[in-house]
Amino acid sequence: MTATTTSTSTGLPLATVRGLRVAYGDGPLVLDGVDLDLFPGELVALLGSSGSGKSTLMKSLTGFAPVNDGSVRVAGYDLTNLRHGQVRSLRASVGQIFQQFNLVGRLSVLTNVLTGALHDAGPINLGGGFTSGHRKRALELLDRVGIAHKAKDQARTLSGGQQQRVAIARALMQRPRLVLADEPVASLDPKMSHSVLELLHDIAREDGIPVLVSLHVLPLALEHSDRIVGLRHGEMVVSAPTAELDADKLEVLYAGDDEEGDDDDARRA
Ligand SMILES: Nc1ncnc2c1ncn2[C@@H]1O[C@H](COP(=O)(O)OP(=O)(O)OP(=O)(O)O)[C@@H](O)[C@H]1O
Repeated sequence: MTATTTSTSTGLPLATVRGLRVAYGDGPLVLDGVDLDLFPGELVALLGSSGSGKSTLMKSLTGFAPVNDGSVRVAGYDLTNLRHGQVRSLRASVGQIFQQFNLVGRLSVLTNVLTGALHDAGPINLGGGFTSGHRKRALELLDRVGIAHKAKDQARTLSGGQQQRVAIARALMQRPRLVLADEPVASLDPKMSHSVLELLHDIAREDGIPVLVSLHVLPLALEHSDRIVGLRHGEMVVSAPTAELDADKLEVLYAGDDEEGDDDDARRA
């Protein structure tokens, strides 16, 4: 099944995927002919049941997935034909946010944010080497995500929602041209989930960059995204502006997955 790609955005896409096929080693195809465009300023929710290929699609946008066929272009880079030295530049231009935050817990919040600038800070150690400009920007970003008052605290002392805000500030420190967030709210309570997604949506709009967010909870996707794309067994079977979708129309992504209904309840929560 092929989804029609429509978008609420205008202008050129920052990322373009065409006919992408991915298999790990000798295994089966986990992405089978995927097309995707990501436009500046939009938050796109990526849905699909467990194993449908969401993380693999995210990895393909940073060159971490084994591409069998098709093309992937991100911020002007052709990922199926990267020249020597381009991998580092590409990854520096993509901010990544993860379910488990991936902070260094014993380091301060400020230092964690500063690590986002490592790619342009030259040979340094974490105790020094960052410029006053780096520190000023890191503090501004902590202020933007609402936790400047925690700058000196050890990252591990913060709540989950606060830690995810640190991770977002760290990603912004890279001055990313694209942000990928792989299940960024899966470890957070509903209130925190809404506020983190609101923050990511604001970043997309204010910074004019695409933000791709994989999610498991349909109401969160419907409330916080501009567009929804959905994978089913490695094929993109949904791609439409969020305003044209509802939970029933998204059932095609999950039909027949869970006879017990537990996952179904969680998705609709
Ligand atoms: N490194 C790998 N080596 C082999 N197979 C892999 C690897 N990574 C993922 N897969 C397989 O690829 C398929 C898609 O996995 P992927 O993690 O992309 O799905 P997903 O939609 O992100 O799942 P989830 O929602 O559970 O995180 C699965 O069958 C998985 O087992």
